[in-house]
Amino acid sequence: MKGTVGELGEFGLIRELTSRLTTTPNVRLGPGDDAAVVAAPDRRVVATTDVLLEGRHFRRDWSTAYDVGRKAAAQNLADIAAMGAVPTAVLLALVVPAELPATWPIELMDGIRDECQVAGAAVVGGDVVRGDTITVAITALGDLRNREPVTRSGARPGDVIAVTGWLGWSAAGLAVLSRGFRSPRAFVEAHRRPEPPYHAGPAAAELGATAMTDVSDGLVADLGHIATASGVLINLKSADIDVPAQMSDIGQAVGVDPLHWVLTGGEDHAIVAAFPPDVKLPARWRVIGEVLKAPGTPHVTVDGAAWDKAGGWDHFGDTTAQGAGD
Ligand SMILES: Nc1ncnc2c1ncn2[C@@H]1O[C@H](COP(=O)(O)OP(=O)(O)O)[C@@H](O)[C@H]1O
Ligand SMILES: Cc1ncc(C[n+]2csc(CCOP(=O)(O)OP(=O)(O)O)c2C)c(N)n1
Ligand SMILES: [Mg+2]
Ligand SMILES: [Mg+2]
Ligand SMILES: [Mg+2]
Repeated sequence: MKGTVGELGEFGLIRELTSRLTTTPNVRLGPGDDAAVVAAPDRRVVATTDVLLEGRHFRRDWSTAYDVGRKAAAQNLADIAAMGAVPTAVLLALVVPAELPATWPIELMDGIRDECQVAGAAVVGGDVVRGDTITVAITALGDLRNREPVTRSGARPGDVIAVTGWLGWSAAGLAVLSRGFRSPRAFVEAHRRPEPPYHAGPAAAELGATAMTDVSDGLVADLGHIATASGVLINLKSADIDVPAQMSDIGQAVGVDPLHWVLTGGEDHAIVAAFPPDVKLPARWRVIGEVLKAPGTPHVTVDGAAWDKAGGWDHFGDTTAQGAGD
């Protein structure tokens, strides 16, 4: 594909984007009409949206368009999984400058399509608009398959906190990229393309999870939302939280405590949940903490001590204190 988005034109671009899509049996009517029609076997629809902005969520010199597509889809599909639901469909609202090479949104679409396929969903529609800053806004829909949603508010004193997926890998990758390096590749790749454990969301619901979330901002920050919504204290035990040797090495090289990446790094989209104490968890879950009665304000402690630093990413906070870049 040669030329720019402007040369392709609005409907030329839409044709290129939609021609690359795949479908699933849940898609009763895909892109091309005023709206799509998606089956909702459960009769309830789980819905979420997240926006990615160039410069804030991704950089074109750090990530390919395909990577950005994978990540944008993953970020939304992980929210569906974190409710205990199975993703069914996504919609893509895209803002791009006319001067952008047409290959960029086309490869972005390929990435979104492929990540949707990993999670069992399909792209069913979207919008394209000309604008100065590349903006990728995705809406994802999901199906509960007759299970109750696992919210942030159901954690009870006595529950255990368990996690599955990666923690701190994306933050370590971001730290490396921010310093102008391109390796170690494992961390850089984790930053470019998170791998949320989608299947673990519905599986956790089946196992009786009382509260659940994905880790988009940071473990401490996101568990803080569960603590607040549930009115409990959550205590993390650092001895039970694995810091890979490779992460310790890179932490030493760039002067960052790697446990800080694991506790406050976002964008890996691990799934963390509270379970009743007698639960039998499959090996992929690691128990990393406990739910206690909140003595005062509900919050998160690490080894019994209040976490007084930033617990993760906050769009309006001090980004240098958020464990991601530094
Ligand atoms: N602009 C908004 N309008 C309505 N609801 C919002 C808005 N922004 C965030 N929310 C809601 O606030 C909650 C927390 O948002 P967020 O931290 O972005 O969640 P997540 O990290 O799971 O994407 C979500 O339920 C989200 O739908
Ligand atoms: C260029 C660049 N700078 C900084 C970051 C780090 N970063 C940006 S947003 C974010 C948190 C997750 O994104 P958010 O929009 O808060 O998603 P949500 O929590 O709503 O799922 C992080 C760690 C990045 N990915 N890219
Ligand atoms: Mg969000
Ligand atoms: Mg979330
Ligand atoms: Mg966030």
